[in-house]
Amino acid sequence: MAQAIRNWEMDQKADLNEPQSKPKYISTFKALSSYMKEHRLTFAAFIGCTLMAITAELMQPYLVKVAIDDNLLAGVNDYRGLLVICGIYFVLSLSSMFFTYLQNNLLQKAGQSIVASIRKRLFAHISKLSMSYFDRVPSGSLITHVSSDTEAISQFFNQVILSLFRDGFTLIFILFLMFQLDAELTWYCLLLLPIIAGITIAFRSYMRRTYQMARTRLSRLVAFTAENLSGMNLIQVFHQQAEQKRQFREKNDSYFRANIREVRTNVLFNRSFEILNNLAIAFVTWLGGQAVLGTTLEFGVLYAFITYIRLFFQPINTITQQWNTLQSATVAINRIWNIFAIQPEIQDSSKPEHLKPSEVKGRVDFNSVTFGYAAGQPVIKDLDLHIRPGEWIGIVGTTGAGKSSLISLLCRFYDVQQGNIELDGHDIRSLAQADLNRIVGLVQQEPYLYSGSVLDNVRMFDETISRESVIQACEFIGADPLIQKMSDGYDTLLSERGSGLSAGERQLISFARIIVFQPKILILDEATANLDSHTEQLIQNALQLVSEGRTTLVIAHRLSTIMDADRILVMSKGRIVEQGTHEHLIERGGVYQELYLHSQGQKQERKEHSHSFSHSK
Ligand SMILES: Nc1ncnc2c1ncn2[C@@H]1O[C@H](COP(=O)(O)OP(=O)(O)OP(=O)(O)O)[C@@H](O)[C@H]1O
Repeated sequence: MAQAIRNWEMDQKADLNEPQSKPKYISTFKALSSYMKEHRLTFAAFIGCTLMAITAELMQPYLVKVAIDDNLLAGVNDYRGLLVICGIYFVLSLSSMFFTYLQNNLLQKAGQSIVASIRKRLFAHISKLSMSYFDRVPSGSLITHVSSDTEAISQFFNQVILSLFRDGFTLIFILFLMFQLDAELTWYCLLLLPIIAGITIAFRSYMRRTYQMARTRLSRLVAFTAENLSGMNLIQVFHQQAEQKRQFREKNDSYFRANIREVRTNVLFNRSFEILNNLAIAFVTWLGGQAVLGTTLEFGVLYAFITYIRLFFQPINTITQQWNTLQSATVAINRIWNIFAIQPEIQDSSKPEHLKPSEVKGRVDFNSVTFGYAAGQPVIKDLDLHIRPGEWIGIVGTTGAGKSSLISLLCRFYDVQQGNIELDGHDIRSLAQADLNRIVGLVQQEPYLYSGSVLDNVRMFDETISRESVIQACEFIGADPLIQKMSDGYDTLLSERGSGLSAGERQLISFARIIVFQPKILILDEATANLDSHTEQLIQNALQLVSEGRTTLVIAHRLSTIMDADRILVMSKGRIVEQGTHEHLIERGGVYQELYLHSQGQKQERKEHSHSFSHSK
């Protein structure tokens, strides 16, 4: 969690410092068009419904014009005709409602399914990327891409596309009807267009700046809050509450001011538009009114004109408001497509070799392997290591010696830069990754448990593995009694990362996974957490059981774990500096003996400490 928050903060800071690149609108539409093609029928139906809804809506003022000019003012006293017009008016408003409903539903359906498939593809693509990508890119920013960036695309459909079609068509229709009614009056009204454009352009850039300022200040406020929450213990220990409160107040006030400015600008823009609208109506009433008095214009036409002028401004206002949404959607799409463009560094060759896990013997050879995370900085240096099938290898060494890097190479999270790694004589780069993953099983220092039941965590959500096999595996390694004690046994739901379980319980569940999946090569990055002696014994027994018949590599932080190993490797600065059995290495009197004596000393100290503690009690 703390890591996630830190990553997220990094992203926020990066966002704040990142220069705002120019959105690429054309490539955005191109990117989406291939998805939109799949839904072309739905989009065609959406456009059809939009046209129907607009026609039904805009015909209403025209009907009133007909009622006024051809009926009320014509002195025909046609009650039946009036009733028919009212009936049609009612049917038109029902149709407008019906087609608007359909139009929204169709667009939502197409838009949401496009967003859902982009999200699905993005998640699948990210999960194929290599570990080096995850080293470079903080997980927080990936979470943002999967959640908020795809949400921005969703808004693109719900708001931008909807407005472009609905409001765009409405404007064209209104203009058409106005020209039909009175071309001269329409030309006079169009004189207002440059003023509308001027106001819109002036406000638009100002509104964008106020919007961005409010967003940036909100990001700062949220990042500051997250940082404080994750480091609350330090703040309290160092009595920094007052200073943090001051900083929070400052950021909060600054966000408040930016928000007020944004709201004010919005209100001012909308009101200016309204004033302009009223001005246009007054203008038309004055011009048209004179024409009506001079009997060159029918009264109904003036009525319809005034109604259309009122309707004319609203779509312009709505379209201009879509600018921000269009910009954020464009930026989001560019970001997502940039991820799609990244190719996994570790990929299967064009003709990968296939190895059946059941036929694997478990021989592993590191041949003159050199590897580094950054160019020119090797962390594994010209390393040779040959492991017999079924051999149990313990790996020890100081922090940063390269132990975890060595096993990351065997799992092919990264590729070696020099030399090669062979499994039963096959270079692991030539093997299908899916096969390698089935052959090499990894139990990490912090076994990762997912939100879900114990059962699903053991079988990794693979429904083809039966409940019975899971129970058998847990019984085999001695985890069954622990699981039975849980509230719902094997169906107990675990929260994210298995919080609520002890480190030992999490280890045992991950051992059960190994039994279920039966990898031929087992790698165990032993947890450093202090376990109580009972759990330690349980884990020790489980380890013995799972390692049986498998080539096993254990990175040990407590030497007691690997004292019985067939061979112990001592690593330092990316090289194996000593190797042999425990007895052999102790006799040799080198680094291992030092580590051993050190660990014995620590044990003794701990014993004495707990002894004196119990006496003092
Ligand atoms: N993902 C990574 N990106 C860059 N450098 C890394 C990465 N992982 C490890 N390193 C560096 O590589 C070196 C070897 O690290 P490694 O984790 O393999 O050591 P280790 O022996 O397993 O250490 P520890 O016992 O502390 O886990 C260290 O200097 C470390 O900082």
